[in-house]
Amino acid sequence: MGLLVDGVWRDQWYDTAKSGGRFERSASQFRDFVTVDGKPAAGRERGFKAEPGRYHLYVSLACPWAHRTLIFRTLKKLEDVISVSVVHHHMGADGWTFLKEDGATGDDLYGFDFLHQIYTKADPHYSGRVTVPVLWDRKTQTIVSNESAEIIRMLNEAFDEWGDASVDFHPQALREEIDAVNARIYNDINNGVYKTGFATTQSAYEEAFQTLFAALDDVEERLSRQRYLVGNRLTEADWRLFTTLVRFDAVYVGHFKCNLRRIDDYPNLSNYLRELYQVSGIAGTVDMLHIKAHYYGSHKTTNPTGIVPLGPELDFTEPHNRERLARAA
Ligand SMILES: N[C@@H](CCC(=O)N[C@@H](CS)C(=O)NCC(=O)O)C(=O)O
Repeated sequence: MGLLVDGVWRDQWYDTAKSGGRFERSASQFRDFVTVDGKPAAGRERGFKAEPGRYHLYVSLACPWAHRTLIFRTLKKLEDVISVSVVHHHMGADGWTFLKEDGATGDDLYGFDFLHQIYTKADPHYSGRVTVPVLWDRKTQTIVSNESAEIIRMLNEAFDEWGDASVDFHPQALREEIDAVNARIYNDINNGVYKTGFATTQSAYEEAFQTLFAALDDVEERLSRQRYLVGNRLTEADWRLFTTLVRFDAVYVGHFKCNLRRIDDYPNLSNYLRELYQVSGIAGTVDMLHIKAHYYGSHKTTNPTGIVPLGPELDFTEPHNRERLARAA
C-alpha cells in the first residue's frame, strides 16, 4: 500500500496521526466526464465523447467502489462497449498489481506490472493515492476519471446508443432524493466501515462504529416500509449500498470490527441484499475469493498474519420476501 509523490512510488500506510486516529479518505483527482456529444461537463476543460470500444475500466473485484462500475457495466449491457482489466487481489508494497492469478487479467492495454504505471502514464507528475476504479481513454491515453460515483453516472447515461437505454438508475424526478440518501449512506455506511476498520484510536473507532450502526438501523427501518431506498424502483442508491452490504458479513464484521450486528441479523436488509444479488447478472460481479483475500491479506496493520478466515457460510441465493412491498412505497 502506498502512493505516488510527483510520479514516484512510495510505500506508505494511511496517515491517521494528524486526524486523531480517524481515517480520512482523500478526494479523487481525475474528474472528467464522458458525454454523448463529447463536450466537457460543466466546469471541466477536457471533453470525452462516448464511443464504443474507446474506454477501458481498471477494477479490483475486491473493491466496493470499483464493484459499482462493474454492476453498471453489466446492468446497462455495456460488456461489449467498455472493456475491463482486473487487478490482483493482493495490495502490498507495490499497491495494486497486474499479477495474473485467481482470475486477475493483467493489464490488457499496456502489459504494465503495477496500476501506478497507469497513473504516471496519464500524468508523469501525479501525486496521490493510486486507486481503483479507473476509467481509461484509449484514444488520448489518459485517465478520464478515478471517481466511482461519477463513473457510474457516465455509464448510466452516456452510452445509451450501444447499451440498454431502457434502464435508468438516476431518473430526473428522483435525483434530489437519491443524492440525499447517497450522502448519508456514503458517509456513514460505505465509507463508515472503512472509518471503523482503519481507526487507530479507541475513540475514533467507537465514533465511527456508533454512526455506522445507527445508519444501518435507519436503513433497516426504511426497508421495512419500502422495497427500495428511493421511490419504488431500483436506483443508483441501491447499487451503491449493495456493494457494502455484500461484503459486510464476510469482511467488515471481523476484519473491520463492525460487529454489533451482521446484515444477516437484520431481516429487511438481508432480504433486500438477497433480492439485489439475484438481479440478473449481479451474482457474476461478486467474487468472494477476491473480496476476502484482498482485505484480510493486504491490510497488515489490521491483520498482521494475513490469515483469511474460512467462514462465514453465506448464501445470497436463498428466497427473499421483498415482492410483498412492491406497491407499498
Ligand atoms: N473515491 C474513490 C475511492 C476508491 C478507493 O478508495 N479504492 C480503494 C480500493 S477499495 C483503493 O484503490 N485504495 C488504494 C489506496 O488507497 O491506496 C472511488 O469511489 O472511486
